[in-house]
Amino acid sequence: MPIYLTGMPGSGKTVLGRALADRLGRVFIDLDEEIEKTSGRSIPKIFEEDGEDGFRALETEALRGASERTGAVVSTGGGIVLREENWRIMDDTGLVLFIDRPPERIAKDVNPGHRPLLQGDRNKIFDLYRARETLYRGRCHIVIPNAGDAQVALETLVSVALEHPMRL
Ligand SMILES: Nc1ncnc2c1ncn2[C@@H]1O[C@H](COP(=O)(O)OP(=O)(O)OP(=O)(O)O)[C@@H](O)[C@H]1O
Ligand SMILES: O=C(O)C1=C[C@@H](O)[C@@H](O)[C@H](O)C1
Ligand SMILES: [Mg+2]
Repeated sequence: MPIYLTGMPGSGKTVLGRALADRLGRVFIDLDEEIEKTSGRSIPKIFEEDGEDGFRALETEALRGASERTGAVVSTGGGIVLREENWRIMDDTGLVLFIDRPPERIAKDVNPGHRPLLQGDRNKIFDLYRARETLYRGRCHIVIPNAGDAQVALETLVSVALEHPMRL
């Protein structure tokens, strides 16, 4: 069964997801990358041409595809938590882990220019966090703290994953 990593933009989903997949010998899927590959467009371009709703439809389609990849580690986009349908897919098919990195830490590192929802303003991270924290935290299966060393978060992920053996 897939492991889904959820969390804010810049919380470490891709970096940790790739490392977790390596450690477990599983396939790694980054949904944002899948969407860009399949559509042949960058995410900012999709937002520009199809609007956020258009992007969200492609995101659900990519999630559905990833949910069929047994044993994959799937890093989701930061907004996956916005659609009830996405929760249903993740809840029905896998283990949902919330990568919990404090917004203050994210705001320090993030490049707002590459993220349509931040509109060039890194402080929008705090608005997003306020709007989404309850969803991320309340609806995941397990919270993975990522407030300090990323290596520590990775070790937590590995042990949580091993406690929930994935069906092959
Ligand atoms: N605990 C940590 N300490 C220091 N840097 C970290 C930590 N966790 C993540 N990072 C760094 O934060 C940046 C964002 O990480 P990453 O790209 O994995 O986030 P993401 O959740 O995939 O974001 P998005 O998909 O929205 O771009 C990377 O440079 C990563 O190395
Ligand atoms: O937080 C969000 O809503 C987003 C996060 C990114 O991963 C991308 O999926 C896209 O930029 C939207
Ligand atoms: Mg990512």
